[in-house]
Amino acid sequence: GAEKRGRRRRRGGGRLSVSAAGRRRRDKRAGLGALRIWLIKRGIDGISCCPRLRPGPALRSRAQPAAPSLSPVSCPGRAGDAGLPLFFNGSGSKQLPQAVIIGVKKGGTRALLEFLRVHPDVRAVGAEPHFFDRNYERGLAWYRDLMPRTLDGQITMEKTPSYFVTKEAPARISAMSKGTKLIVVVRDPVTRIGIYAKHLENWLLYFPIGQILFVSGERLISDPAGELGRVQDFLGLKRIITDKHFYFNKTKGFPCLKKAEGSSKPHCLGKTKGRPHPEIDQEVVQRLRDFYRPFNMKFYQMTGHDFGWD
Ligand SMILES: Nc1ncnc2c1ncn2[C@@H]1O[C@H](COP(=O)(O)OS(=O)(=O)O)[C@@H](OP(=O)(O)O)[C@H]1O
Repeated sequence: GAEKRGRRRRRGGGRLSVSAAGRRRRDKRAGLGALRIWLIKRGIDGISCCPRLRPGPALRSRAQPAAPSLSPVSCPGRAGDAGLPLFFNGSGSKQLPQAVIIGVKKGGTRALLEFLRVHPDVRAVGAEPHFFDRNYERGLAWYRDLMPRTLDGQITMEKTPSYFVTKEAPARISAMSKGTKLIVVVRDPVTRIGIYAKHLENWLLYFPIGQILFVSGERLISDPAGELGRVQDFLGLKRIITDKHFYFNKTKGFPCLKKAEGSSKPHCLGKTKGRPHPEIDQEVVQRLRDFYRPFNMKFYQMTGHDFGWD
């Protein structure tokens, strides 16, 4: 590099010759300057109020080392609020989630999120952020920075199924926003083990029951469009995801999407979803049924919904 620079200097007769790339950079700066003058003349200092590249919160490097992201700079409210054209706002801004899939582990949470992402008004993080259980000390700015950009009217979502059994999660989510909508995918506890009523009590200390939607893990497999209809209503979304979006893949043994988000190809969940389950002795299954029955009854009573596990 140093040697090349020296050669360039020599060829330029002592003066630095301007490379094509350098010229392009200079022209771009000049262009931005002209744009700033144009905006200031019109009373809009848009450049100080629109997303731009800058180092994000200190912890970004530990969070998602993958792609560097744009973060909004001192914008009051959302993109578009300042009356700026959308192209100028870098296609929206990052928001804290308004809805979170909080559980349960192995309930079908990935399927639900993948299906919901088909909706044009839903934007979601792919990976599980684990903010309210493992990463809380990193702060809300770190959390928000993980979120995809959204435009007005779009909902930001994430799923981390371990939140449901995390003692601190209800208080923490409520501190972020009391209005956060919560979704729990539940599945026969004989299949995945767990006492839902016990954990739900913690959530009800912070959220009214009407702010929590319980999705049946079994129906999400037998009638995905039906369950997605309930979820869209709960989120206040237009019912866009319907039967037409699904097909039953015989090899996989599960419903799959005819077209995944941002693709025209059919999409089933990966190998870790829908694993073969071992045969369990019928006597053991019966004992598990008997053990869970009273807890299930309590859960049905609390939610006002009979999940038909008995
Ligand atoms: N459409 C579709 N395709 C594949 N799998 C489906 C689907 N719908 C629901 N399921 C069930 O989802 C179970 C995995 O649940 P989660 O995604 O919540 O698991 S995790 O806690 O995030 O690991 C997974 O559990 P296992 O069968 O035990 O693998 C599936 O039964």
